[in-house]
Amino acid sequence: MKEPEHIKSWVLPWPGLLTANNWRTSMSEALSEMFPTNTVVVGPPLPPSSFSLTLTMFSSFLGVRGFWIIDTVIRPFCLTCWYSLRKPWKLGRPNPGGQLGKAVQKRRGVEHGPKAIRDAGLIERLSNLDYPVHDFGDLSFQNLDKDEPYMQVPFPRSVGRANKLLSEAVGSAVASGHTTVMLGGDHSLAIGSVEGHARQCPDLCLIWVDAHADINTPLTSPSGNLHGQSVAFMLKELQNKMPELPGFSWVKPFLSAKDLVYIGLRDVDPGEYDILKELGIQCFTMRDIDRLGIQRVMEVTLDHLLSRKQRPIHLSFDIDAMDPSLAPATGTPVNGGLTYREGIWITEEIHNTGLLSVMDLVEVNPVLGASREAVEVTASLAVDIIASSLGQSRQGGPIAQTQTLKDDTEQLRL
Ligand SMILES: NC(=[NH2+])NCCC[C@H](N)C(=O)O
Repeated sequence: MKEPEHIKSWVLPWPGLLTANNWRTSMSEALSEMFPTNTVVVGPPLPPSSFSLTLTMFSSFLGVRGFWIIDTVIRPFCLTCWYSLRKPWKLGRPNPGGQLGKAVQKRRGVEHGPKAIRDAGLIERLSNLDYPVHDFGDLSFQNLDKDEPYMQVPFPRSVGRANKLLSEAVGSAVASGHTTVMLGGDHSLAIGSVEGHARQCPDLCLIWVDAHADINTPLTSPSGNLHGQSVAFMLKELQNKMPELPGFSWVKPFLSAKDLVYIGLRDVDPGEYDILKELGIQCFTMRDIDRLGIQRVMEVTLDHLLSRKQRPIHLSFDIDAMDPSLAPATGTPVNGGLTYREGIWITEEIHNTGLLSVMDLVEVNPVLGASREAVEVTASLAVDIIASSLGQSRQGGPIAQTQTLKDDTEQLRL
């Protein structure tokens, strides 16, 4: 949903901040005080209804922070209308979850991830964190009938189009001042999510927590799968290594290699290794985590990204970063992953910066769980990761700034 230009012009590219002193601003402030909406859950698929269009237009007339807030105001009266609108909006083929899972990977089922995560109690959990939570439902993705593979990349046009839709949804949510959570789906969705975020916050930095680097180009990819290539679409430094993939002409590289940090890597393809080395990207593999400890890894990560200036963080969290014993229901599990406590440490530290602006939680695949329990364990881990990123703490209250090793030792002595 594209935001009319004049709205963007008075919304600072920073979540939650407004500028300009006109009647529109005060109106929007009054409304957002009454109906503050800090967290948006965007998950494929969101109903592309004429209803939301009307809301967008109405909200732009009022000058509210995008249509999301006016949506909050109106929606309680329109709940049935909203949800009943959803049914006839199955676009294309009769699969309401969209078909991105099928399109991107040979192993299907990842399109059911958002439902599994919601069923595991995401919204309730976030509501307990003093966040007014707003679930915008699912985006409806459509598989194009004519979508021949490009080189060995399957369904490029469908995936490109789905990402464009997602980019617009995330961009709108961010422009409206919301902290946004994108539920996948597979990791190719990060292209749209990070791109939409970067349009609003061009100076963002990206923390990619994953077993895989997902930085193959279509030329280096051993599988052709786009979920293993997302980062390559983003990086300015790879611009001339990327062939023109049909469906992706709208993505212009927007991120510098220095603004990206990987955590949790343990399955890196040879072509990816070369790219990471050549571009000097800051990576913490599982080996580095073993060596340094997760606390030091996070210290260096945040220092690397934020020491020059404070800026919005995009966290792209692939559930396969976690050890498969904790997250078995995923498409490309790799042994030797993050422990529960390491995963939660990462998210707590990111939350502590106060700079988390958008997060993705991807690759929960309910179809690939060996049992119902396996699916539930994975989905509830995803809920824990999201909740912790958004402020759930293990000590029942705000966490004090992380102490340095020296302080820790001094405190121990006391
Ligand atoms: N998001 C993921 N699960 N990525 C897995 C990628 C696996 C492999 N490196 C590939 O490019 O095909």
